[in-house]
Amino acid sequence: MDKLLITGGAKLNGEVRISGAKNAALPILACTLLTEETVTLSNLPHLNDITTLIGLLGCMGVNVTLNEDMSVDVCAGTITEYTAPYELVRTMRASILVLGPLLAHFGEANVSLPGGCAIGSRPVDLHIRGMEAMGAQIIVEDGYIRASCDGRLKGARIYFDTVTVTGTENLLMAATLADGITVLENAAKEPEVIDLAKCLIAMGARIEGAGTDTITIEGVERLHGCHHRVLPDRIEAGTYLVAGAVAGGCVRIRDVIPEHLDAVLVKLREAGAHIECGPDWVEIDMKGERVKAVDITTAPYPEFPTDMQAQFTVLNSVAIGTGTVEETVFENRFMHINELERMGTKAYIRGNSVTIEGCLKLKGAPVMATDLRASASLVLAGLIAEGETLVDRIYHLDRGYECIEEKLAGLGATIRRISG
Ligand SMILES: CC(=O)N[C@H]1[C@@H](OP(=O)(O)OP(=O)(O)OC[C@H]2O[C@@H](n3ccc(=O)[nH]c3=O)[C@H](O)[C@@H]2O)O[C@H](CO)[C@@H](O)[C@@H]1O
Ligand SMILES: C=C(OP(=O)(O)O)C(=O)O
Repeated sequence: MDKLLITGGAKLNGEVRISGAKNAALPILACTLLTEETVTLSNLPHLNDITTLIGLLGCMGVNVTLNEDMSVDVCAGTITEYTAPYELVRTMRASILVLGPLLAHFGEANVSLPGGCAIGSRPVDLHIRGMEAMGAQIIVEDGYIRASCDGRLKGARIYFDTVTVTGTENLLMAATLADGITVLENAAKEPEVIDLAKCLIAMGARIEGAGTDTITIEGVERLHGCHHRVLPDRIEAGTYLVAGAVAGGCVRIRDVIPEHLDAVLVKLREAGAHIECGPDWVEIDMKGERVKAVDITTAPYPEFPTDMQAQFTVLNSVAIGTGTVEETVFENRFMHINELERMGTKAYIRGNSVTIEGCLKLKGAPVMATDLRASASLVLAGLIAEGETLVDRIYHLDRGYECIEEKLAGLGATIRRISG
């Protein structure tokens, strides 16, 4: 298993390009199952999760070709299987995103139940209930969701009792080919949902309200090919901004959409960062000052993202003062705290809150990554700790951060991958 060895203390300076968003690229790859025609996707990030989803499409008989300009052509006209097997789903929960498109287009889908993961139980009951409301017959047996429908799915009014990002995306995709109108209420408003809707509209779908909590979809008989460029990754962007805040120096991230970072920028400014934004860049400079602790409550977009919570616990670890982070989206997303404590973080966990008393310095240590953003937080801690930090199990990190060691080294960090 690969590890990252980081020698802390280097100031970070310079510019880093932000990759395409994993959490938009995954549903957009899945939506190519809705047409026999070729969909061309650009700005896909080079990440293990993307390779897994392309592998899953390949297993089903879908034709995927990498073009010279690094865009990818996906053509589901050659599909032969409607199954997402356990071996792939267990490595990536987002495989559940093929359920809606397979069912809507081919009337059949067998998708392994994703099960829980390090950050919580993460059920998919709302995906299943929504498909049933659209007329699907669904049984769960042998660990698989076996779904079918006679003819087309039927438009329906679906209210989500909890805001769910992939649930919204799955039902949005299913509704594009349903008979009649579907209304999704209390829908997720994340930019990744809007990006998926943009791609679907380019394929001929009729969608209104993406980005608000009510999305209306008028089903059409068929969708066609298109070209779509995946939007920038706001979580990767936020992670590099926190790196700049805690390591000092001046970091500019480019190829981003600054508005998507609003909630994160508010907290970075509160922490004392000087931030400037351009049309597609954001620059952070602490001007030699130490960060100040901030209080944070995670919630669905446009509130503060749960996927940035772990990174801010590192910021609070070395801040002036005491800050509390409340996690309201997932029930078990503090696995990184125990590892950070091994590096000197002073943390008190009470239920879904963690209060951290800032200290001047963390100390390098061997630490273990438990999930994607937990891993990112350990890398950030390693960048500012005294001495060496060895981050183990970085396969989590490779799911979501393209070329992280090259990008950080480009900013001046001392970091290298140890293969093994
Ligand atoms: C691939 C992708 O886009 N992943 C993101 C997506 O995950 P994902 O879409 O899996 O997360 P959800 O938005 O569905 O989860 C939000 C909450 O709803 C609950 N829930 C969800 C579905 C359901 O059927 N029943 C149910 O109870 C979950 O347990 C959780 O407590 O949104 C999360 C919340 O912003 C992010 O952390 C993930 O990075
Ligand atoms: C939790 C995440 O991803 P996933 O939903 O794919 O597990 C994440 O991107 O932080």
